[in-house]
Amino acid sequence: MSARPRFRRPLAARPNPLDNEFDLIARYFSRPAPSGYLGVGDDCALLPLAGGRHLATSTDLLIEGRHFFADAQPEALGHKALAVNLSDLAAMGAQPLGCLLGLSLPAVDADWLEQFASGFHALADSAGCPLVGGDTTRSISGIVISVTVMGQVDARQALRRDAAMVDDDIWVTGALGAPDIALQLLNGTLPMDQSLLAATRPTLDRPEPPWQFAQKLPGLAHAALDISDGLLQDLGHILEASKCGAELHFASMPVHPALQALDTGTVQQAVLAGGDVYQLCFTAAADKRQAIQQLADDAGQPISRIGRIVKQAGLHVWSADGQTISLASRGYDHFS
Ligand SMILES: Nc1ncnc2c1ncn2[C@@H]1O[C@H](COP(=O)(O)OP(=O)(O)O)[C@@H](O)[C@H]1O
Ligand SMILES: Cc1ncc(C[n+]2csc(CCOP(=O)(O)OP(=O)(O)O)c2C)c(N)n1
Ligand SMILES: [Mg+2]
Repeated sequence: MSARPRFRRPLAARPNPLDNEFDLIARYFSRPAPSGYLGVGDDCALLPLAGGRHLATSTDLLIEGRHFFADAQPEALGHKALAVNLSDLAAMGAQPLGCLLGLSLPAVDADWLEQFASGFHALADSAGCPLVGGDTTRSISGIVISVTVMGQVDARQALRRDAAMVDDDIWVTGALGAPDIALQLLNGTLPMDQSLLAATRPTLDRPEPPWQFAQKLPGLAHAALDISDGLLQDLGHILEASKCGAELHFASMPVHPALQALDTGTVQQAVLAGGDVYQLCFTAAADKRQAIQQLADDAGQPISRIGRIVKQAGLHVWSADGQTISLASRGYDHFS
């Protein structure tokens, strides 16, 4: 007979059930930050330094079986481990300074390590984000990768989630939907189509966040975040933090060209709620439209204006024929 737990909180005194990842973080890990800091709740925390600058820092885990398949190509995985973190610096408009790598491996495989390190360092070199430390351990099973990035930003111009203003334009960089379709082909939710997989898989395996373009946005844009879980869920964080709503137009969305032959429902779900995108969603005043488009053209960075911030809370998505689009899910959540 198993022993009864010695301490059990009476039912009535238990807090509400934790429905999702964000409730968990809010309840246990979100504390008022010291004066001058930006704490839990944005893409990066901001820590004040002397001279008015701020250190921007963020950390993201990649877990085998959860964030990548066991047979993931190690060079691409090294790239992705840093890319998803550079994406958080980009989402604040911060300039990369350096990074730390925590790595837990079940065994030593020199070929794997060689390729992983080469993918990691290649991106670190091009982004000016050198690896300056970390930790290495043996795992019981599976690979765990934890990367922490540090950057700098002028805190008055940082692209915070709470900085969206009513009547701002809503923009996204790059194209949407392809990583989710690749994932669905690989996990069998969509029937295998090798040419569709070949066209979409690079976006899942080797995300290319717009870290260069993003550093030019402070001063022009207001709020930003990176799309990791899904556009609607992630934009929801801006709306909650900025206490406003949004109207989006599906016809203006940059649907990845490989998705053309798929049915409308599948495309809408992948574009609006598909994760692993690592592109930016940002808001900016309408009078900055031309300057932002010029900046993007100069940088060769595709951007699309997909909607508008409104006063009324809520997120409304219009289809091309004026119907409301509603979806089964708004994005990825580790615990719901
Ligand atoms: N265990 C934790 N302790 C403290 N803060 C956390 C923890 N997990 C997540 N956060 C913070 O909660 C916020 C939301 O997390 P997340 O959605 O993972 O952000 P992101 O998509 O930018 O990685 C971020 O500010 C992040 O730093
Ligand atoms: C094997 C595998 N299964 C599922 C996914 C899809 N997936 C896993 S986590 C995730 C959301 C993003 O990860 P998270 O840890 O929430 O990143 P963050 O929002 O913290 O940046 C997605 C879309 C994947 N990329 N690979
Ligand atoms: Mg995270």
